[in-house]
Amino acid sequence: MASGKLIVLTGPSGVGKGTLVRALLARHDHLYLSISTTTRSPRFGEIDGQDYYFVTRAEFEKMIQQEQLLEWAEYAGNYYGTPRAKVEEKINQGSTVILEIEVVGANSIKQTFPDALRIFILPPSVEELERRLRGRGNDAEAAIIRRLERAKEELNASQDFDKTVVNDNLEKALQELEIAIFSDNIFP
Ligand SMILES: Nc1nc2c(ncn2[C@@H]2O[C@H](COP(=O)(O)OP(=O)(O)O)[C@@H](O)[C@H]2O)c(=O)[nH]1
Ligand SMILES: Nc1ncnc2c1ncn2[C@@H]1O[C@H](COP(=O)(O)OP(=O)(O)O)[C@@H](O)[C@H]1O
Repeated sequence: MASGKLIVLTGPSGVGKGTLVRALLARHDHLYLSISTTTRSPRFGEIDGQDYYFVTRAEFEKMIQQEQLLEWAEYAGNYYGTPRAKVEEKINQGSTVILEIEVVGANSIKQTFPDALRIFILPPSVEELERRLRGRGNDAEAAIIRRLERAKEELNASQDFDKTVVNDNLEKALQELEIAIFSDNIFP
């Protein structure tokens, strides 16, 4: 069987990556979303093994040492990483695998998976990004400020990616993503 594709979606926190990914998965049930490992505490309603694998810093550092992570990064005081085995298994089975990860990790995928399609999601403006982060109501003020500071650096990296998509109108952004992901396939 032909090997599958790896799609990396990145962009600043609050830009709408999670919203876009959920919509893509709802429309295309053969897409596989990788579940990341993190040392962040679960938010209200988040489920271990479904939203993330929640681990301690010691457990995460052991995973790094044992090369169990395809990529990893530190973000706003916590570790986040992509478990390698499941992604490789799905790619070998011919699946299209999606990673929804921050910018440093997304950049490092270029070395480990040169064929990956790396897409950067941009906000219509920094002001709108801040409105979305605050409107989501998930994070404490200090966490929002850390995310916004990081966002300003991340936005400068957007030109290093294969494609950029502005998430202004959600439906339009979704269509652009679908074209990028499925352009060399029969549209499923
Ligand atoms: N490098 C890397 N980043 C990740 C991974 N999983 C999630 N992230 C990113 O870590 C950042 C923080 O995630 P999270 O705390 O869930 O906040 P949210 O994405 O803003 O809701 C986001 O930019 C995620 O895309 C991963 O496995 N690797
Ligand atoms: N195109 C859009 N227009 C307006 N609000 C949006 C749009 N896309 C996402 N949002 C909202 O922005 C907030 C952040 O989205 P989320 O998917 O959690 O971002 P991320 O996963 O990148 O951190 C959420 O409240 C979401 O409903």
